[in-house]
Amino acid sequence: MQQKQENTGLVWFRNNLRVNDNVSLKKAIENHKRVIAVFYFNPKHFKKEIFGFKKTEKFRAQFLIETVKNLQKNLQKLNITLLTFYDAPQNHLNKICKEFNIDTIYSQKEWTKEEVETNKLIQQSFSNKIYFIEDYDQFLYNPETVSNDFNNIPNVFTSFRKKLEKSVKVKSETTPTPLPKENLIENQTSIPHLKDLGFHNFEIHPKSAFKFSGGEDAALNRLNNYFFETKKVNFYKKTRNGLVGTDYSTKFSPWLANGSLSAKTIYWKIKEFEAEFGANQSTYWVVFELIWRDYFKYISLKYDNRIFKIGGILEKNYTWNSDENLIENWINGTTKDDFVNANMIELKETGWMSNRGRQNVASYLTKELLIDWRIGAAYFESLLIDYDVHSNYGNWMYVAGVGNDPRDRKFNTQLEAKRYDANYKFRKIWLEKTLF
Ligand SMILES: Cc1cc2nc3c(=O)[nH]c(=O)nc-3n(C[C@H](O)[C@H](O)[C@H](O)COP(=O)(O)OP(=O)(O)OC[C@H]3O[C@@H](n4cnc5c(N)ncnc54)[C@H](O)[C@@H]3O)c2cc1C
Repeated sequence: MQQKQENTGLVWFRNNLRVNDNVSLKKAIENHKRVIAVFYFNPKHFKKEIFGFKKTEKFRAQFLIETVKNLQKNLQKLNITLLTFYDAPQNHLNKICKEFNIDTIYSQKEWTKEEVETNKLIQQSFSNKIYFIEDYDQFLYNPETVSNDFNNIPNVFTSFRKKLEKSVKVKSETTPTPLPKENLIENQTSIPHLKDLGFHNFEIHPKSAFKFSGGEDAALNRLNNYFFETKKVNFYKKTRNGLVGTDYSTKFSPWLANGSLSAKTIYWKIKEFEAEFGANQSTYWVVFELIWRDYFKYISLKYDNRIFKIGGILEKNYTWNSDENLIENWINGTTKDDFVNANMIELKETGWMSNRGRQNVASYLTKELLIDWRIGAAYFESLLIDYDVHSNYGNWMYVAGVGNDPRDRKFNTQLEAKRYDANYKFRKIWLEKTLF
């Protein structure tokens, strides 16, 4: 076993808010006698952005607070203190490093624009030498085993998936070892309340399809429930296009998005389930969807900031409009299309929308109303409880015809409504006020 360093190691938690299968945490524990953890509620994440929406609305803010509380509790069990601040990391990390004699910071590797800018500012804020150990830890298939050159990532999903499935193995999970009790330090920081972040307290909508709490414990409960307690996973492929209730799909995305659940943990749970109860198309299809999630991360690695540009990765020069009335009607669920309206009201009331709903409302905005797709993406970014930069911008580009859809389809929302909501069950939930 290697000699542990005398200097304290710092784990800076970003979108990897879990203790299990967390490479940064594992490395810090292995390399240092003492470890401290820190999380920043960055004020910038709760401010309005260029299209006028707050970057994070109340649904994700509440979920994040719950997640960080749970992370603090789970770290405490490992005798690691989690300090939390309402501040930008670039204003503060250097103070912590001085105070606790830290020369190494461990974090998840992020590559999108804002995160890279933050990294630069952090590096500039240090006058002394600091080591940054960053690891990709948000993937099912780790980039180090997939490609040396992201330019070679195929632009068609099927080619990507087939190659991965044939040649790459999913790594095993890591588990952290507790440190001695003496590692704990006095913690005078506190986790902000919703009102500190600029929101009022609220109750989860009684008809929400996502009624779960934030945090790793809740994520693992859901995993266990969906697989072993109810065995709903056996029917996933048949139910995944559903619109009503908690169980038509896994609902793993909010935990995956902030990293309180790892894609590898889901994968290995599926393997465990298959070993006990047998594999079928549905158990495979959850992995298939997780590969989509990876795919959009690889596309963002390949194209970098182009995923945020109006022309998308295809650099298409379409004429988009930004008519405020049309946008307001879309947001408020007052368009001419009742299926779009029901989905948009669901999003506004709950922070959740099904995948089928997302595809339809995005297609309607971009291909029927011809509105600049980035406005839709920014609104989703604000409202979605499961917002993930790569999945959101990747899917929006795909639907808007500036991304990876080789067929550039337009959804016929009324046909979709007939197919997926023939008995109006879904529309009745969200359009009650206008139907009766
Ligand atoms: C316009 C648009 C915007 C989207 N924005 C986001 C977003 O911000 N965050 C997000 O996590 N997903 C996004 N998605 C993808 C998808 O809608 C959600 O991942 C899915 O609805 C989450 O529900 P679930 O966890 O029950 O998914 P399940 O159907 O149970 O799938 C299991 C997991 O596979 C992954 N997955 C499934 N479908 C997709 C997909 N199309 N793209 C990428 N990963 C997928 C997710 O991680 C999901 O949790 C978006 C889709 C569209 C069309």
